[in-house]
Amino acid sequence: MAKQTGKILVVDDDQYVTLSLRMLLEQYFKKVEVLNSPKLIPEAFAQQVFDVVLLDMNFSPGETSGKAGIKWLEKIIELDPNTSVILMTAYGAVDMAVQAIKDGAVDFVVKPFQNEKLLSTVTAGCQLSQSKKAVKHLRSQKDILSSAMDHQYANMIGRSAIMQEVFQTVEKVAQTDANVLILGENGTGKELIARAVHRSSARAGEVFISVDLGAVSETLFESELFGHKKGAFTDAKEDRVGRFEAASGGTLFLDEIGNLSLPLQAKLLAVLQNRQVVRVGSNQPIAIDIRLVCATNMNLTKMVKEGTFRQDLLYRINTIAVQLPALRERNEDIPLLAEHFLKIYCKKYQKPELRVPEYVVKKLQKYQWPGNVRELQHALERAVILSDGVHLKSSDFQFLTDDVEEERKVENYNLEDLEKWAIKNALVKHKGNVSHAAKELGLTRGSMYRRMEKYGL
Ligand SMILES: Nc1ncnc2c1ncn2[C@@H]1O[C@H](COP(=O)(O)OP(=O)(O)OP(=O)(O)O)[C@@H](O)[C@H]1O
Repeated sequence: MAKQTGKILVVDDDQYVTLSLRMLLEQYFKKVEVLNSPKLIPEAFAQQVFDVVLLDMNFSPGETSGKAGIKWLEKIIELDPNTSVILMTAYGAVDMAVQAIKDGAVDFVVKPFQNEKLLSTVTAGCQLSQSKKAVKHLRSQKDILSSAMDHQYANMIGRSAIMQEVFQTVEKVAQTDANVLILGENGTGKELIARAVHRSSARAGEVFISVDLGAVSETLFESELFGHKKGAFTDAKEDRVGRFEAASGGTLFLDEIGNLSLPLQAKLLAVLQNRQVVRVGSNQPIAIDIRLVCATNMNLTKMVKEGTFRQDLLYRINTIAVQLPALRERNEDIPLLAEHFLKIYCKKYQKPELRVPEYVVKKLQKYQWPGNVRELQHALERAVILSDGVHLKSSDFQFLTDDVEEERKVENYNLEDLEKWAIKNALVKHKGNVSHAAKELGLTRGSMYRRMEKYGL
């Protein structure tokens, strides 16, 4: 018969009992440890996890009250509530054993043991402990997942050659388990690409866990990523699974990796090298099996040269690097993206008839989009909300010049109108920065302000 995976701890001050139980249990279970003093229990739990503890009820010669057993039962439950404690009682002490069950033991066995009964009780205890752990793990995964599901992720749009190349790379790397580093300015779709890698990989049926490292405080980093044990620090009210453990079997997405301080980079590197985490407050390593995808808008190579990012960490995370282009570098995709977002927001705000005229699309294509696709998405949403016609106008987009003004440029040579037009456009170009706009117009800040007041700008 194949041995069961359970880990068993036997605690009895009688060496004859521990020896005979070890010999019996080792035939059926992968790991059996014995202790002849209960005082060693906390130390044993600090080293490893046990599924079952077989605990004697009395530890002093002549003692029969069972008080020591109850005390240690409570201690074990405190150390690990998932462990099944089975008490060993002398014949005739069944009342005491019943009390112990009320206090949290899962069962009891009466000395001298009947091997069959003992083995089936220990097997049931193991199964109970393992299913408790599985439920807990699933619950933590579910909590993390449901917060991640709040976002709706649209399909990726991009007909440009440069995006087609990105999609091809994603398809290729997704088949492997290689670590992927996604580079690109804010809002270029890095998270969307990370999800695409996951969806096209063999891990697609497992979880995708995303962590914004820019939003994780220095103090909570370890607990958030590696988990903690109850009582590890003041706010640790119960055991907590970290993101690495929760992502096990699936993909872990670490966004804004360039924001990590050097000490935290060292901690992350150690976990990636050893492929195991240790929860805060524990010293039991837990093996992890994840596909790692990282992203940043920072220039990590430059940071390595400046000494603010570890070279060894960069090597580890960028087996494959995917560079996402800025939206202005692929403005042929803007009409498609604008259509895509228009459809979403027309539906959301119940304005099904809205259209984006060709001339507005052209202007959208000329704009620089410092916030990339996210900025385009927000611009479309705002325009749909503001619009009260059938066609979106340039004026529905705060950053675009009004169409009427554009025509005046060629048809109206009134100097005052031209001046107003120039000032307004310079302000738009410099995103409202008066000093920069004034410099471009060759005006002092004072005369710029006077003119802005004059034209009501
Ligand atoms: N190619 C695309 N097709 C459709 N939507 C896109 C595309 N790229 C980005 N988006 C949308 O733009 C928004 C920003 O994308 P995402 O969050 O993936 O960018 P990011 O690069 O991870 O941003 P940040 O650097 O700020 O974390 C999202 O709402 C996403 O759905």
